[in-house]
Amino acid sequence: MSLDKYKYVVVEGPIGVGKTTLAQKLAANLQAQPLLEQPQENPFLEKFYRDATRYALPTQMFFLFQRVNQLRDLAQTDLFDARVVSDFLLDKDPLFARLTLDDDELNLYQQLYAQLRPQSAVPDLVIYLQAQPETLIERVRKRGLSMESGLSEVYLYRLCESYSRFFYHYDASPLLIVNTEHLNPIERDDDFTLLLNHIGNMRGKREFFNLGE
Ligand SMILES: Nc1ncnc2c1ncn2[C@@H]1O[C@H](COP(=O)(O)OP(=O)(O)OP(=O)(O)O)[C@@H](O)[C@H]1O
Repeated sequence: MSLDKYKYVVVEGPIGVGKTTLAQKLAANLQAQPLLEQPQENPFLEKFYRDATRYALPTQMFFLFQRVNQLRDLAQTDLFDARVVSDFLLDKDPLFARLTLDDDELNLYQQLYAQLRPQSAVPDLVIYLQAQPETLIERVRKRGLSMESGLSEVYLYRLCESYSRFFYHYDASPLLIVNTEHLNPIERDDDFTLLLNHIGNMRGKREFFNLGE
């Protein structure tokens, strides 16, 4: 089993599913450079969770500029020499915009997105983490960030649905869909090893990894 061919790996999934913590652990294990979202730098996010209608547009704009800049940095990285593990795909940006913006705002956003979207590397592997909305709510509470205290359950439900739809059609990269309900690769090393083994043995373009109860 060799993970050498995976130079650019992305971990994706809805809010709180465990992207960042898994991306950090994978990066450490693969001696890769982590490329992580910086939601704490978005000054509109906390306000958005309290008043979505008013703050959706600046929240989306900030994230779009931030992610585009991060991917420009990635474009400078020589993936022959370095490896990168990231916790976002740029495609997630319009996925959120469609959920949070009204029609006129979305139109404006889409024009900007089309202009700004960089030509960036295609991941060698995308790991899509799934969990029930109830589980996400629990994990977000466990993380206990005060800025997320206004995050609504309805929003998390809608987000999970959007992610499922998005990845149902996704075929740009090999995709590993991981059910994290009973898998905790962060706290359980055996689970992490099972996940690494599965990645190393992947042959198809779309595979599922699911641990029973
Ligand atoms: N498989 C798991 N089982 C149980 N708890 C988990 C699992 N994965 C992550 N957690 C815990 O859930 C919380 C959220 O994880 P994390 O911050 O990595 O989520 P995230 O997907 O990056 O969220 P965001 O989209 O907001 O950045 C953390 O407290 C983390 O330790």
